Amino acid sequence: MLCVGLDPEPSKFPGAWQGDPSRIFDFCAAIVDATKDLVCAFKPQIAYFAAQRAEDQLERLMAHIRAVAPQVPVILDAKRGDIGATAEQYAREAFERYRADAVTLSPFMGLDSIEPYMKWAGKGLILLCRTSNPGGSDLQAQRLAGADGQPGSLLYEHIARLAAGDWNRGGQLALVVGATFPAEVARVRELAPTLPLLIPGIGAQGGDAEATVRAGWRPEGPIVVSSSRAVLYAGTQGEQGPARFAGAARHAALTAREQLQQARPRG
Ligand SMILES: O=C(O)c1cc(=O)[nH]c(=O)n1[C@@H]1O[C@H](COP(=O)(O)O)[C@@H](O)[C@H]1O
Repeated sequence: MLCVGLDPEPSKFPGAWQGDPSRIFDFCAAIVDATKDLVCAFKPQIAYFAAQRAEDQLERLMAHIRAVAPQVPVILDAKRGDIGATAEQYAREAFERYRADAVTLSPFMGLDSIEPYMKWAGKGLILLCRTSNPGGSDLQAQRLAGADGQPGSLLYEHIARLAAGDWNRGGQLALVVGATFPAEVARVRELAPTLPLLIPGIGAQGGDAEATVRAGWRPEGPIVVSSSRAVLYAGTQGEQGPARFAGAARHAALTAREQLQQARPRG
């Protein structure tokens, strides 16, 4: 169930690598090598690479993951959302340039903004539904108008229904739901019993891993619980020496993985 998010911040790199954007690949590759047998996915966040003019290092990293962990799918976290013609280009970026297995998308612009990605058979499209940040409630928790003046669904519930129903033509859709909102994870699971859920927000954002698993995991409904900073920087500060950051990341990933596994209902 554990996904390690790759959000490289050079200012947090260990030892001599600190502040050096040319070490983004080296840092992320070391994390991948140290955790690849513990994870069900890796999730590089594109902004951390683009902001440092390090897209070439992201390409190398994607190739590295395919080489050393071909069984581990890679989710490109890009949260794209645009008109169809532009979405075609974003889809090429994700699936042709970076060869990602899945990409995160904002559903805010509607079905035609998602359709260009659906042409890429076998790729996963993960729609933001109930995001982990406090401001996610500003729009996602708004109630829509129902039929005959009755109150309708909350916006995130509507997104979950669409993704589990009419929109999921090729069976490619999944949903993002934050671990910081376990009750909403449970509600989304109710509305979308079999869709994979990408659940960020454990670790640095304080989400409750156990409550998340209880709310979201079903034998027929997989969850991918993602943690970035709490794993990446477990050993780059404090008493852990710089040379040991990858070992500390492995330890943090192991602990998170065990916590998730123990929370899974048995039988
Ligand atoms: O799509 C995401 O991955 C995402 C959705 C969401 O609702 N909240 C969220 O934090 N994320 C991403 O998940 C990662 C969380 O990082 P940590 O808080 O360090 O584990 C970041 O890369 C965020 O961009």
